[in-house]
Amino acid sequence: MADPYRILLLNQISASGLKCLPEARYLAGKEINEPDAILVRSADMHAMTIPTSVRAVGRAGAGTNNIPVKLLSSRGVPVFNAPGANANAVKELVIAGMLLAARNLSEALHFVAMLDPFDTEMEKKVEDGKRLYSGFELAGKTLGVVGLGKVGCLVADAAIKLGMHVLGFDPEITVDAAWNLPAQVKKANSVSEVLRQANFVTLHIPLIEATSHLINSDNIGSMKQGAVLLNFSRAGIVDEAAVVAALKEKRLGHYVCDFPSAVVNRSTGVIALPHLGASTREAEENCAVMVTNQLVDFLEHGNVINAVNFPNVSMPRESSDRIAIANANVPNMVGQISTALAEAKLNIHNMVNKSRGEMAYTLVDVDSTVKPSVIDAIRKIEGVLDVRYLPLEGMHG
Ligand SMILES: NC(=O)c1ccc[n+]([C@@H]2O[C@H](COP(=O)([O-])OP(=O)(O)OC[C@H]3O[C@@H](n4cnc5c(N)ncnc54)[C@H](O)[C@@H]3O)[C@@H](O)[C@H]2O)c1
Ligand SMILES: O=C(O)[C@H](O)COP(=O)(O)O
Repeated sequence: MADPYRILLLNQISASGLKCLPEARYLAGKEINEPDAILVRSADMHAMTIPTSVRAVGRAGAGTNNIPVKLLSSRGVPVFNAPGANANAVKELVIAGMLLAARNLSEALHFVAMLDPFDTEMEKKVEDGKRLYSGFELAGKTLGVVGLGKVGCLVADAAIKLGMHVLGFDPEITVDAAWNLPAQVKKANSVSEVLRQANFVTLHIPLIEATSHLINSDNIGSMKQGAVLLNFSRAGIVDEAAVVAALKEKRLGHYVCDFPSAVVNRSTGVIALPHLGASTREAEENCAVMVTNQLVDFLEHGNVINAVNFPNVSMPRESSDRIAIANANVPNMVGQISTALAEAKLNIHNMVNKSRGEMAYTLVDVDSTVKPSVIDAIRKIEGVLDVRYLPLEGMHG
């Protein structure tokens, strides 16, 4: 029997996801040497030396800024994530965040926690004190949503149902996302338009070079007086110093975020949660199951679904002998691969090749067993980043 696949776990992964790794074929744990794949949530992989044995990384969540995607791409290693699997959990926390800010709940809870429960005057103090925490309602207010992907669309929809006006900005919105948005969502043409018009602004975009400090001292001043900024995406998307300054000037009413830091903690008006967006039983299970199944399909069959750096490529298994090749997206790769197979007298049964940016990926099913020398010959072709032979046990007649 073949050796089991070795999966290194860098975070606690939901048990439902780990159940998708059949015990007979997989060994998963926190102390795995020479892993074939890594499963991770938010652990920072940038500083770690990733063993060359790693053929895939699975992120049980959405954001992949904790993973050195560029480095892994250069090795022909796909990075899978779980699009949408935790979006509902984030949506619900964003709604909670708007209510925390609008009704001054964080401050009000603090006020109550500070009361002496044995004080005979407590009731009077409550009735006298409550006016300090009087708030406003969400209905009729305008919510600006920056980023209309999996989370942003759900937030926009929920806000409409709460009676809010919604203004959305996403220069690269997908056709599917646009179809899923309620018709009442108005399109904004820039971040500044959203900042100028909204009472609440919520950010649902990845942290990449282009979005780093998207909200900064140059544009935060254009927000409405007393507006609420919500950041459940990543700390680095806002310039935290600019946010704290805007809170001090009362330009911003509240900053609600999922990312405590030395800059924002303890500043008046900051409501910081401990990165809880995806921390529900349902989201943790959804993410782990989705990404683990994708990882298994890749390791065993070479199929790629939901990798952030590879095209989606999957082909039904009709032959027992499959070769999976990750290569640079340059001319004549398929020609050279086909020649190597022809020279080895291997007949191609089925083949698919797709590209995405600088990366291309090829699956080839052949009609007979592939010798290691053929895999070596393909590996030596300039531009080939990784090649794997994936024989299907039990299909050889
Ligand atoms: N707090 C949490 O626990 C938690 C949970 C899930 C996701 N997140 C974060 O939220 C981000 C979004 O998650 P998602 O599942 O909606 O991702 P997604 O990929 O479905 O959506 C992201 C959207 O942002 C858009 N976008 C990119 N740059 C933009 C810009 N400059 N202006 C406007 N739109 C832009 C994209 O076109 C895309 O539609 C993730 O990348 C992650 O960092 C946090
Ligand atoms: O990008 C994500 O999916 C979230 O930030 C969740 O991160 P977590 O899996 O570490 O909770």
